Amino acid sequence: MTTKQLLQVATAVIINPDSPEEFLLAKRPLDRHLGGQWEFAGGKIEEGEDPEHAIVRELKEEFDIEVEVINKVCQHVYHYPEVSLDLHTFRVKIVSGDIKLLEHDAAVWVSKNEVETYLLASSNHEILQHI
Ligand SMILES: Nc1nc2c([nH]c(=O)n2[C@H]2C[C@H](O)[C@@H](COP(=O)(O)OP(=O)(O)OP(=O)(O)O)O2)c(=O)[nH]1
Repeated sequence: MTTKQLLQVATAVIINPDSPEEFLLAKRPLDRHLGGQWEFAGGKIEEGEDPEHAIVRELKEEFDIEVEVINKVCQHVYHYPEVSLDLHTFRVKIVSGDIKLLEHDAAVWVSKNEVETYLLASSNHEILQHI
């Protein structure tokens, strides 16, 4: 029997600077795992990396923005058939830069009520309970 890897992932609830009840959803490219689904931006935590550092790094890479972590929203484990994830989610605010889509197909600001109109990665439903 093989033991499935538990992948460490950092994700962000990015607050809309112009409308603080809204946050960012980003659409994963079609050729990636969960392609075409909407996510909280972020990515894999590197070996030995602090999760807060990882989310700051990922958002710079994905959108060319500088962010500051406001607080930790939650941490939860989610099992897909192909991979298990340990998701660390942070609420962040943008301190500089305008969002450029360097790795995603699209991004939208949504309020919690609007999220259900997007096909969200199933691991992310737990996060919604904490926003
Ligand atoms: N970034 C992100 N990944 C998520 C979310 N929900 C969810 O199940 N995932 C999954 C998709 C991937 O299997 C894994 C994160 O991988 P990723 O592809 O975003 O990571 P990465 O940017 O470091 O990509 P890579 O180029 O190193 O492969 O977590 C989410 O809200 N945000």
